[in-house]
Amino acid sequence: MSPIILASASPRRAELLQQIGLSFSVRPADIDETPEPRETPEHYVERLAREKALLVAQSSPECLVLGSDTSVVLDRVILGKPSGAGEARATLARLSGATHQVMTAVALACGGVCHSRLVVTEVRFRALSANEIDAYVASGEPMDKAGSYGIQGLGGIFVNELRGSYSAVVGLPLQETAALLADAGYPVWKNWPRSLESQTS
Ligand SMILES: Cc1cn([C@H]2C[C@H](O)[C@@H](COP(=O)(O)OP(=O)(O)OP(=O)(O)O)O2)c(=O)[nH]c1=O
Repeated sequence: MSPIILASASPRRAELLQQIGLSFSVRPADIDETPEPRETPEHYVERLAREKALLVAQSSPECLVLGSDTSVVLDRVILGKPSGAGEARATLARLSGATHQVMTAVALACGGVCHSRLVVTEVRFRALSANEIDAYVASGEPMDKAGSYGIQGLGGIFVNELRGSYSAVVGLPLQETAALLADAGYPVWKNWPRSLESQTS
């Protein structure tokens, strides 16, 4: 079985992969994340996921390499990770009371071959007060997250409604990731532990 590498510095992605019982090592991919001129958010997110996976796969052609990218998109505008507290505050004010998309792509590369999936999830925020935006920014949680929030953390109290994939919002769509691995001959369930009861029955 080919070793699996997660080409990501995101602790959320590593936790999500552990959740589905996968053994893997971590090797973040440092790529240029500048959008191309007139690039759509969908194309941008999928391109970045593929570039991350392919970059790491180049130096480990015997491995299956997973790359991913998440962007928050409001009115077709990409709201990435904030550069500082001011941008985080401004982003949260824009998301307040509105519905945005979280676009996450996952890519699986082996040598120079790469397959990818894009998942778009609709998330609606209730109206946020200036005081709670200030308190949230002061907590530090927005700083390393697309759209300046984490649904899995304190930011969970802002979300009114979600239509799509919760795991994709956190950073890695689990169903699509498992499907890519299964297509590559690595069904994750084959490595799941068996409970003691099932071994005696
Ligand atoms: C919307 C949202 C994003 N995020 C995080 C997931 C990603 O880590 C981050 C999006 O930034 P990315 O650029 O996709 O990922 P990253 O820089 O953290 O890691 P790498 O490029 O090495 O894979 O935002 C959450 O944790 N919760 C959320 O609710």
